[in-house]
Amino acid sequence: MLEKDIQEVLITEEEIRAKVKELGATLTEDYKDKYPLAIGILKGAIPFMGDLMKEIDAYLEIDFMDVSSYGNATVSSGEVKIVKDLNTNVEGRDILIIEDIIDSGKTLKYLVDLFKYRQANSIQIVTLLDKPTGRKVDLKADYVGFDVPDAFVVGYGLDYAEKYRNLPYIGVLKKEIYSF
Ligand SMILES: O=P(O)(O)OC[C@H]1O[C@H](OP(=O)(O)OP(=O)(O)O)[C@H](O)[C@@H]1O
Ligand code: HPA
Ligand SMILES: [Mg+2]
Repeated sequence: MLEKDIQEVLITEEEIRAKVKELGATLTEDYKDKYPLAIGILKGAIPFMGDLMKEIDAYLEIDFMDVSSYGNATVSSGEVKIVKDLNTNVEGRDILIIEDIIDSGKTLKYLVDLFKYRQANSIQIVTLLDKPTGRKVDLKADYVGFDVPDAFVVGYGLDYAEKYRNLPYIGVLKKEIYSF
């Protein structure tokens, strides 16, 4: 049903599964002597975080922050709004931010600055997708699953107007769905 709105599958379910295992193994090694706080950025990071955390064999805590800057648009409003803050004090903690995509970089720049201000000990970013052509601010992830081209992508947590998050793969939406 949802498939009829997809122009092209960019990353299959199997490719995502393999990449999540690979990232999990790397993070297991890198965090084996730490007790990180993994912070999922709602809502897009939900499927990735759910799968990735099971692949990290280290002590960790999880928390969530809900920020939003896209609303129903395909370009960032540039204004990052905190919808839900953390329940955990980040002071002195080693933080691993888990994201679905970095596009303009504004969401993560805002969060990195916020966690620095709150005196986190270290801040690292793992993102499933990176769209380097979208970048408006200087921001780099420490761990990246896949680079994606300059197109609006949906699925595996990523939405357009709150839909398509439940697609099990990453696809490019047909232009006629969002340009009217
Ligand atoms: O690099 P940027 O241009 O800031 O874009 C990336 C952010 O945009 C999306 O979130 P959105 O604000 O759409 O909220 P959502 O996760 O609830 O969809 C996505 O999940 C990232 O958090
Ligand atoms: O390409 C995208 N798709 C969905 N959400 C997004 N948020 C930033 N970029 C994107
Ligand atoms: Mg969104």
